[in-house]
Amino acid sequence: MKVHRDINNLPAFKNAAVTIGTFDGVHTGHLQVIHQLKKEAEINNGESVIITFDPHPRMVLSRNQNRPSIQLLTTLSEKTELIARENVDHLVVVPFTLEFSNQTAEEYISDFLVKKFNPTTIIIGYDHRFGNNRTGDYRLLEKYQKEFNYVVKEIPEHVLNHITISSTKIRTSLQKGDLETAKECLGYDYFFEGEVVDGNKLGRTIGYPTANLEIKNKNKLIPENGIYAVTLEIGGYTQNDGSAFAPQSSHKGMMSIGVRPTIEDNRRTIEVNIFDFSNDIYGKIVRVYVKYFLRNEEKFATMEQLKNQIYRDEIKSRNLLK
Ligand SMILES: Cc1cc2nc3c(=O)[nH]c(=O)nc-3n(C[C@H](O)[C@H](O)[C@H](O)COP(=O)(O)O)c2cc1C
Ligand SMILES: Nc1ncnc2c1ncn2[C@@H]1O[C@H](COP(=O)(O)OP(=O)(O)O)[C@@H](O)[C@H]1O
Repeated sequence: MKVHRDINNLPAFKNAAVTIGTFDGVHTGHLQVIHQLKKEAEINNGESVIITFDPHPRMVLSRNQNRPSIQLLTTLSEKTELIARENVDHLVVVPFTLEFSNQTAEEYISDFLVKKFNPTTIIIGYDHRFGNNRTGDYRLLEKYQKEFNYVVKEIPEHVLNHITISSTKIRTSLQKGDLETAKECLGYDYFFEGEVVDGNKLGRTIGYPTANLEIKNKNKLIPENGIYAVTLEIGGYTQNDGSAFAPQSSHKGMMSIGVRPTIEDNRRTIEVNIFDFSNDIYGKIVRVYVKYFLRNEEKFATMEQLKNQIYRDEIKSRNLLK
């Protein structure tokens, strides 16, 4: 898959089948659209093209500055990785700016879609809106089919409902530790990445060193506080803009997300104890696959009691991850 980030420097696409969307999470609902896109491209012996926006349009258009920042299931690089797995030919990442959003719907069709992609087929949700004040829709695209020599195809309501329901379901499931439902909708184990940073150096004193993870992307959704059994990969980014994670080794472990009431730290931390492992990995990137929710975090009277509980967590995790 080729990824394009400069929309003024795009190749000439061949008989392109094009679809437009945010594809947050690239979940099973999105895969239906991607499969339809690939089928259309095949029929016309052409290339499949996904157009997506970065940052998320809602981050640019949202007027209320006090609104909590949106929680996304995937960062751009994760989304890119997941779409690449589907063997789409091109992913075009359009920098979403106010200027871009202010194009009229007609300009969006003629200057953006037609001029830059020369599409054979455009696949679009029945309720998709574009252009300033959201005046462009499926009907308008239909109106210009002949003039610009493309065919527009609709993603029907039931498919889109499924996509919306899936996204919401995944978010709420992750926010209450229901990983089974999240996985069912996503089609994969939810994952996130963080850099290993310094903690309080207490972990090693109770026999459970924990790599403390700092999440760079503030919009990435982090699951509900609690203790989890996880698998993880240790690695790094191939580019220093935080894109393209490259794993170097895979491991099993357990994770604590929360405020650690026992040590009254109050900051929210994310930390993993890696099984059968003893290397120094400060500064490395860890990708955690969140597998099983074990329990809520608890306040223990002593560190000894906490240690005993973590031992029980380890036994349980090792069993679940077998
Ligand atoms: C599997 C696991 C379970 C944990 N459960 C709790 C808990 O229930 N309550 C709590 O206060 N801290 C819990 N912790 C966090 C520990 O308090 C923390 O790892 C320890 O204080 C070391 O912190 P440090 O890495 O900053 O040195 C847990 C950690 C792990 C790895
Ligand atoms: N099994 C392990 N799991 C997690 N981290 C480990 C492990 N073995 C060694 N380490 C290293 O030890 C560090 C964690 O030790 P810890 O005493 O908890 O210190 P900190 O409070 O800085 O996290 C990790 O960042 C990592 O570099």
